[in-house]
Amino acid sequence: MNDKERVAHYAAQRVKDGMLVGLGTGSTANYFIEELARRNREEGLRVSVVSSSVVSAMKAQSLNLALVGFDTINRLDVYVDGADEVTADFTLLKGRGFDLVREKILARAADQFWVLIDPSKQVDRIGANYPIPVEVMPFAWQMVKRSLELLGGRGDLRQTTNKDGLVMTSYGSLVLDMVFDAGLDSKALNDRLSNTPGVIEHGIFSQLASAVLCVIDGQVVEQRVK
Ligand SMILES: O=C(CO)[C@H](O)[C@H](O)COP(=O)(O)O
Repeated sequence: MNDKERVAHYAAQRVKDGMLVGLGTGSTANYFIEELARRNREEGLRVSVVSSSVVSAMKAQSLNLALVGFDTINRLDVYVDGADEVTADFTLLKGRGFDLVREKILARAADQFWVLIDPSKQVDRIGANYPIPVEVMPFAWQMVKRSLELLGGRGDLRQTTNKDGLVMTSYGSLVLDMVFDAGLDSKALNDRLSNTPGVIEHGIFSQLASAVLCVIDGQVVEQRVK
């Protein structure tokens, strides 16, 4: 079992009967969905799930998890997802799967948000390893990009893996991947990105995690945030 699988299984064991569970997106989230589905099937765990992306929704449905519509709920018990970067103050960078707005809505609406990582995700500053994904209204992307350049950012629209098209979120928006100076801290960047008109959402998740679960030397170590 690899580290992602190990931490995902650990998290799935903590889900209780009857919970409404938010499903994240990515390889760690996929392991979690699979183990949750196994418990549902073999242990009669009666959970319902809501998904942060079309791809996770399809996976959940294919595994016979009871999927509820995003627009039919106003809260959930727990949201479980991976992250690309986590700092010592539990600020996260997310969004390689690019459905940022849905991920952040679920993280905020959940009573608890469990973040599943391995040590490679721990960083000194947000943006250390990845650009900041910024979900933008398609008609405004050029003006948003210029606003972000005036903040010191550099970057461009995210392309599909084959570089033959642009990535589009399930909400129909485009994604700018922006690199900012190391001097701009994540709190300042978070505020500035959130205050830029045309930005729908961005990948800095500040003060949203309730627990970070990290595999260290094969053991899951939990850090409770709130
Ligand atoms: O934020 C995300 C998707 O938008 C993912 O949680 C993040 O990219 C981590 O992915 P993985 O579990 O595959 O390492």
